[in-house]
Amino acid sequence: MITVQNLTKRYGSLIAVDDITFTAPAGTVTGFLGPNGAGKSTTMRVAVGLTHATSGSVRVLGGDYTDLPNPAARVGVLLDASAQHAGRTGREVLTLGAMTLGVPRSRVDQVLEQVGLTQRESRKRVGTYSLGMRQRLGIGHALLGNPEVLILDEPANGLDPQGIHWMRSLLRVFADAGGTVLLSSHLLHEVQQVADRIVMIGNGRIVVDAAMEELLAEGTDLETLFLTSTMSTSREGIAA
Ligand SMILES: Nc1ncnc2c1ncn2[C@@H]1O[C@H](COP(=O)(O)OP(=O)(O)OP(=O)(O)O)[C@@H](O)[C@H]1O
Repeated sequence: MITVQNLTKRYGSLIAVDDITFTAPAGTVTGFLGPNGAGKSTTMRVAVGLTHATSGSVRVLGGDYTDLPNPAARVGVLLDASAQHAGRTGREVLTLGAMTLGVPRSRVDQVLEQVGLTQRESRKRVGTYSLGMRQRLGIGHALLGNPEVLILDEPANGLDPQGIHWMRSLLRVFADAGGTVLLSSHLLHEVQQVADRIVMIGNGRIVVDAAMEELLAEGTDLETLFLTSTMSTSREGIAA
């Protein structure tokens, strides 16, 4: 479970996240949506201790991420797939990850298979990978420690249709086994297929927090809801 409580993050005079409160419960996929610059990545970065909150808190599995023993083994994180070391092979990235986490090296081959990277691909340098391959590697890295929570920022970017289908199944199985997934994405159709809950933010504030079933029962699709709920806060809305 992830609990975001009255979280505010300021960068100088800019309020990136403005007093947001929501929960991503265990056993569910929570879709975290919002226009560019709405504050999604900032919230995720605070959740994993990469950015300090100005006020409020994010609790992961009942505490601060940084206070969890071996946090990377309990919380799988993918914030920026393009940030991986270009000079290392995919296999090296995963092997180093396994060593850091203290999990057996045999996890590397299991994870490669799970994310659909071949042995041959795993021996190529990450600098030669397509964005989709980097996303697969990043998701693999997040899964290495058999975590209870996944925090994924735009993991479907660059994935081909099979990749998106694969990721959807992976997240469904993960959540159905009791895992917590916080997933940001601009691929609304995909989020609609996989998310159990939707938290939408605009200009750092929550504009929607509801079960997907509830939203769909109102007869609207996620794209329409997104456009109507965030129009006044999105760049296009502001320009209009
Ligand atoms: N390190 C930083 N310093 C200053 N401003 C920042 C910093 N990081 C983010 N911001 C600003 O905070 C706001 C929220 O950014 P954030 O990256 O959280 O948005 P986002 O919802 O993830 O957007 P996107 O969908 O484009 O990834 C933006 O106005 C952004 O410019």
